[in-house]
Amino acid sequence: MIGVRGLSKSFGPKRVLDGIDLAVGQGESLCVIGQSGTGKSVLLRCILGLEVPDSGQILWQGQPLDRAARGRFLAGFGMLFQGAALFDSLSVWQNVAFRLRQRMPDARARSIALDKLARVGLGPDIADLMPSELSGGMAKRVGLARAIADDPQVIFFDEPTTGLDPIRARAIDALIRGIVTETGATAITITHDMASVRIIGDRVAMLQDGRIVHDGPVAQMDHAPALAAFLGKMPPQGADFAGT
Ligand SMILES: Nc1ncnc2c1ncn2[C@@H]1O[C@H](COP(=O)(O)OP(=O)(O)OP(=O)(O)O)[C@@H](O)[C@H]1O
Repeated sequence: MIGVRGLSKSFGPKRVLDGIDLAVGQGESLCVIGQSGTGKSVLLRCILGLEVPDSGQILWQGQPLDRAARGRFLAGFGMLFQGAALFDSLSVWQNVAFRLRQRMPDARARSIALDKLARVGLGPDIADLMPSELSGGMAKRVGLARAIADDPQVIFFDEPTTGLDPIRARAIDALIRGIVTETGATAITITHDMASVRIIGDRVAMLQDGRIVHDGPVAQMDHAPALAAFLGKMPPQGADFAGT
């Protein structure tokens, strides 16, 4: 289980997170949605320890994530960054094997990287290409292979379909769902893409004005009033369509 309890974070006078409670069970896939600027990335950064919350706790395996446990937690998570965020100076296989190479010989790390590339639908022919030689969809797949290279227990997906056309986006969603199901990993996905939520998520939580205003099963989200704007049933709060 991973979660947060009473998490608050302000930047100057702006309270971005205002007492967030959220928990994701082992093997569960949670999608977090919310309008731009509502604090989804800040929430993720707090969980990863990249941002220090003003108050509240990160929970892992039922316990507050203290300094001693954070090392074990960080060793056991995978992350697909928005825009893939590959290392430009490393080849495809070296990107995928980035963590593995710190603790095993290159030949073994490369072999695992090729397996993970195959899992995301990429052949060995691209293993020695550089990131600049990849299309956006291929780069995203390489990022996904890197996220799963170490068989993580928890995987974070930050806007996994941003920048992809709908066909490639749905292919990435299906890959993520398949990987999460077959590995039993716990998944937290940040997205604006409700089509992704339907494929990837078991549960969807919505962040608004610093709080979780909805948290429920994806199977029931079509009937959730708080999600109406995201489902295209009404204009988003605060939207000004006149002349835009
Ligand atoms: N380091 C920082 N210093 C000051 N303000 C920040 C900082 N990081 C985030 N913010 C502010 O916190 C708010 C939430 O930002 P965040 O990036 O989490 O939004 P988001 O929901 O992820 O948006 P998007 O969907 O556009 O990525 C924004 O108003 C942002 O300007």
